[in-house]
Amino acid sequence: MTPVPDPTRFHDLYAQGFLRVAACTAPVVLADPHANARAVIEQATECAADGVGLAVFPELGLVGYTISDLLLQQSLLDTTEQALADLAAASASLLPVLVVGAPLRQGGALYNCAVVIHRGRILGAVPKSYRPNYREFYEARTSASGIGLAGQTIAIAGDTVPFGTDLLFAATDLRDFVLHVEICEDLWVAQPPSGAGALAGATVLANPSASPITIGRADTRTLLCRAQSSRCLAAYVYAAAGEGESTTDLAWDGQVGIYEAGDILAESGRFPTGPSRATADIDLMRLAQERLRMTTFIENARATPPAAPFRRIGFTLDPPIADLGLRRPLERFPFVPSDPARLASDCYEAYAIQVSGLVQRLRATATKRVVIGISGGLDSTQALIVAARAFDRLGLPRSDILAWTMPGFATSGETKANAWALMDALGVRAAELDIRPSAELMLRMIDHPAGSGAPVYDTTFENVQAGLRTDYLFRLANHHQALVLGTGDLSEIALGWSTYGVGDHMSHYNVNSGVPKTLIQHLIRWVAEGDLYSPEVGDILRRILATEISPELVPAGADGAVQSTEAKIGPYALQDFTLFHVLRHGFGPARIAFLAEHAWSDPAAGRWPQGIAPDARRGYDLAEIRHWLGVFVERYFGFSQFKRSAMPNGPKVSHGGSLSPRGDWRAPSDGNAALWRAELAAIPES
Ligand SMILES: Nc1ncnc2c1ncn2[C@@H]1O[C@H](COP(=O)(O)OP(=O)(O)OC[C@H]2O[C@@H]([n+]3cccc(C(=O)O)c3)[C@H](O)[C@@H]2O)[C@@H](O)[C@H]1O
Ligand SMILES: Nc1ncnc2c1ncn2[C@@H]1O[C@H](COP(=O)(O)OP(=O)(O)OP(=O)(O)O)[C@@H](O)[C@H]1O
Ligand SMILES: NC(=O)CC[C@H](N)C(=O)O
Repeated sequence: MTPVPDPTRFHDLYAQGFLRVAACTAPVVLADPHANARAVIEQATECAADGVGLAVFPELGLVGYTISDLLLQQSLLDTTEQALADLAAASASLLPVLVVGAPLRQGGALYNCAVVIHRGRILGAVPKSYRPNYREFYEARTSASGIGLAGQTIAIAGDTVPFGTDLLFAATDLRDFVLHVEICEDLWVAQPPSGAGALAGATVLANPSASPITIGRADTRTLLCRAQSSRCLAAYVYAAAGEGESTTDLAWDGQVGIYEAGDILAESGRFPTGPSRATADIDLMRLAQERLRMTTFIENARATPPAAPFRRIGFTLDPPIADLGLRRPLERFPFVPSDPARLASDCYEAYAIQVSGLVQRLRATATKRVVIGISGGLDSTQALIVAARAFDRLGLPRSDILAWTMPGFATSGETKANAWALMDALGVRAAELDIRPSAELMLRMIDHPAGSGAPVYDTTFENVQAGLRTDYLFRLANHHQALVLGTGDLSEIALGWSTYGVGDHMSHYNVNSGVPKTLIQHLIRWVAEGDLYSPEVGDILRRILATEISPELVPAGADGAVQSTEAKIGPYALQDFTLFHVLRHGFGPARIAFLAEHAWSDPAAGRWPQGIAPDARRGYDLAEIRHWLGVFVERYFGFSQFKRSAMPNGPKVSHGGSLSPRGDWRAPSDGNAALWRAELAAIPES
């Protein structure tokens, strides 16, 4: 099944390129394969009802990891095979691919294996490569290593199935679901077998484990799973043994977890009583996209060919066609973490990146002054507090930050007062330059009706003001040997919401170009709350945060309503959501609408970032999401690239990406939006 924007399957996570997986653990009955197989069937049945496509169980889970020499008992080994046959038969009507641990004989040796079973078939058995035989472990006494075993088969209860460390299990009907299996210690070595599996195309790495618990070991496991999923650009599904394992000398905590490209998707509670599992939806499309982008992944695959080519075992998953929801962490604001500690750390880094970008440019050019237009809005405020810190760091007086507030036809008393208060409180050199006379002259000279007082407030009327401000700033920069500091943020650059060339699009250096609008308010709040300047500056910053975002280019209407940016180009909350997923993941409109609906439709669900007032916590339904996605598609793909192709320098800030044509995003200035428009049209209304 290829994720396509099929309107009838829009709400179906499998059609959208996700795979629901479960990492399971259950009390084991030592040396009783039938009892343990029954416990697996019980969980597998629940998993199937939950839409799970892959369920991973612990190492040697059919017999218990801690049975030591009992592993070599003939009765145990024969019964294990029967239990596997029973398990395979019981799986016939179940959705998930099952990965279970069992000891198996082949070619005169015993192997600690992961057996992969699906819909009545044993698809294959993978032996453990690295058997720990140090400290508390004695595996070499009972089992042989699977290292180098390739191209072989194994007999299980009369059935002959592929056997070796050269196996990948690939769904024929779910794009990019390719499974590799390794066993516990295999993850602890410098080059885990799953590395080769991933380079050969596996996107999902399973690890049935039996890892005795000692203080701190759980953290090590999480570290290893996250790191392996990160360097393999894969999902890692880890399930450790728990209750029932022998406590003769050790204890067991049943840790299970699901990781994806370094992220923790789900972890269950440790030391559970009874069966327990973690379930999460793996984003196969994201993993495939990450690999496409990170071209060193495939280079690494070529540089390190596997000892033997991997065999691909095909199977048909036949996932349900249904709305199963979406079970994975999903930020409403991909640029603004909902975890307060993470947000604080992101703000620290973003601010430090902006400051260091400007410090280097001033140092390299031996420039001792900047000029900047201060509107009292968010962007110029942020640029000014970045400049102030950069000047402090360079030991330059803040009085050499030359700030102008430049009222135009729609400047409100409130924003102008905020602009003045901020400039004064920061101790920069503040001045006012009324652009209206020049603007009136220009409008008259170009025969614009507004030049003779007619209320024609079109784009030209707006751009005359934005253009004149920029013109003044550049000439002031010449006059004072200064740099013009840009203020336009990443979201405006994405949407082309600036006046080209002779306008706020241009500057000598733009400290905000890597910062999305949804993050800027948090950066300003972080500076205010952290008292990075004086309490007075903090109060002014809070006042600025409370003002509606408006370009203030068109006079307020008769009802006093100010020109609202978001009413025109869409809520920045949604546009930044789309921007992140387009830029970082290359997702199309159908995928983004699916994610946005899960992130945004219910304001009561999930966490909000700190600092967003309860009455501002609104939701968006699919129809609204579709509408604003349409605006994004037209402006981003269809219109604004010519502005980005000529944008000034400025530092990349977010891992989401930058839009510099020299940095992160290159695209033709004469492209079109047809492809995305067509996909958008296939998104259902609800
Ligand atoms: N692909 C392409 N290659 C080369 N040139 C291209 C082009 N597509 C259009 N153009 C030309 O570009 C011009 C249109 O671009 P441009 O002059 O920028 O004007 P435009 O993008 O039409 O308008 C600027 C908008 O940004 C808003 N704005 C301005 C300033 C600040 C803020 C803010 O809130 O921060 C918002 C303003 O309210 C206005 O609605 C046209 O003359 C068109 O012919
Ligand atoms: N009244 C003004 N006085 C001085 N500069 C201004 C004024 N209005 C706009 N500017 C300059 O033009 C930039 C773009 O202005 P605009 O208000 O249209 O959009 P913005 O991106 O929302 O910026 P801000 O949040 O700083 O207002 C501002 O950041 C500022 O540098
Ligand atoms: N069963 C195993 O392979 C366990 C080994 C692993 N090093 C651990 O401590 O968890």
